Amino acid sequence: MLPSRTLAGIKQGAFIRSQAVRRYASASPTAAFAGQKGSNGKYTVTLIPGDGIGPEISEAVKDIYSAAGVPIQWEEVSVTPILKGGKTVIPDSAIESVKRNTVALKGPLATPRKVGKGHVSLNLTLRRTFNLFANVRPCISIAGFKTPYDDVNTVLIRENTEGEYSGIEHEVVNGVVQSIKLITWEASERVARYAFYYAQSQGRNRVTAVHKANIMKMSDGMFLSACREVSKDFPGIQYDEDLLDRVCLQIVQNPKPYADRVMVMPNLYGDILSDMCAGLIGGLGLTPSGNIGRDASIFEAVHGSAPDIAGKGLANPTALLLSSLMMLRHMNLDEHAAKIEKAALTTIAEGKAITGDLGGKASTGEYTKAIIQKL
Ligand SMILES: NC(=O)C1=CN([C@@H]2O[C@H](COP(=O)(O)OP(=O)(O)OC[C@H]3O[C@@H](n4cnc5c(N)ncnc54)[C@H](O)[C@@H]3O)[C@@H](O)[C@H]2O)C=CC1
Ligand SMILES: O=C(O)CCC(=O)C(=O)O
Repeated sequence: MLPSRTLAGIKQGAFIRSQAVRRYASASPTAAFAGQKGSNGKYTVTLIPGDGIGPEISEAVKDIYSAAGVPIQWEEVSVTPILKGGKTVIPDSAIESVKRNTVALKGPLATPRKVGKGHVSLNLTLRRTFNLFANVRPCISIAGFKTPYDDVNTVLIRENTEGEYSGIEHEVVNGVVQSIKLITWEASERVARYAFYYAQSQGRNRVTAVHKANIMKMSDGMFLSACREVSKDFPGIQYDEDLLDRVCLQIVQNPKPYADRVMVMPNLYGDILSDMCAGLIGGLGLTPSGNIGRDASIFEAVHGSAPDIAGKGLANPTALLLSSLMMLRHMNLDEHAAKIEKAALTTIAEGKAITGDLGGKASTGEYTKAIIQKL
C-alpha cells in the first residue's frame, strides 16, 4: 500500500479563501496570490508574448487591459532559448521575473518539428521549472454563438509535469526507440487533490478520473489508485472513473452530462481531450487555461503559435484574453475580470466583429476595438 501524502494547503475545508462559482475560475489554493501593488497602485505581471500569433494576441490583451483600467503593469520578457552547457535553457531573466511576480501570462511558444532535432518544448520546460502541476482547462459554450451544441461546460484538469510528456526517450537499437511514460504517486495525488478541491470550490459535484488503465495497468493504474485515495477525503464529491476513448465518444455525442463535474487525467490525455472539447464550442480561438503551481502560476491559451495565420491580423485573441481573466480571478481582481468577460462574450454573441475562425470577417484589431467599446 502506497502512503497517502498530503499536499499542504489543499485539504478539504482548508481553503485559503471562499470562492463563488465563476466561469473561467482558476481556483488556486496552492498559489494564493500574495503580490503587492507597487507605488503606482499596480501589480506587476510577467508577460511572455510568445511566437507566431503570440505577439498579436498579447497586444490585444494589453490594449483591452489599458482601456479597462486593470491595475496591472506588464513586465515583458523573452524566452528565446539559449544554449548553456550543451542544453537549451530559458534565459535567467525570464525565470527571475516569474519567480518575483508569481503570476505570468504567456503567449504560445513554438516547438521545432524536426524529427529527433531542435530544442525541447519551452512550454513544458516552463511547467517543469515552476512545478506547475495542474493544468486547468475550462471549455464552455458561448451563449449566442451557434455551434452544434449549446451546452458544453467541461473542466479538464491535466497532470502537467510528467506522464507521456516526461521527455525520456532513447534509441534501444537501430530502428527501435523507447519513450518512457513516467507516473509518480506524488504527482498523481497532488493533481487529484487539486481536482477535488477545484470541484468543491466551483460547485461541481463529481470528479471523473479519465484513464487507460485497462491497457496501462501499472502507470494509469497507479494514477487511479491515487485518485481513489484522495476521494476518501472528499465525501461530499462523487468519484468515478471512465476510459479515455469512451469519454471522447460520449462527449461528442452529448456533452451535457459532463457539465456537473471535473475530469482529471494524465498529461497527454488532457492535451488531446481539451482540443477535442475546444472543437465543440467553436475552436481553439476560444479556450483558456491556467498552469497552477504552489509558488507560481502561468496562464496561457490552449492553442499553439498558429504559424499558418501569424502576422496576418487573423488571430482570435479570445483564448489568451480568457486565460488572462483566470489570472485576474487568481489575483482577486474579479470585478475587472467580470467586466472584460462580459464585453468579450457579448461581442462574440453579437457576431458583428468576430474573427475568421468564428466565421466572421473582423481582423484581430477590429475585434479588439469592438470589445473595448463595450467596456
Ligand atoms: N502551449 C503552447 O504554447 C502550445 C504550443 N504549440 C506549438 O505551436 C506550434 C503550432 O502548432 P499547431 O499544431 O499548428 O497548433 P495551433 O494550435 O497553433 O494551430 C492549430 C489550428 O488552429 C488555428 N488557431 C490556433 N489558435 C488560433 C487563434 N487564436 N485564432 C485563430 N485560429 C487559431 C491555427 O490557425 C491552426 O489552423 C507548434 O510549434 C506547437 O508545438 C502547440 C500547442 C500548445
Ligand atoms: O510545447 C509544445 O510545443 C506543445 C505543447 C502542448 O501541446 C501542450 O502541452 O499544451
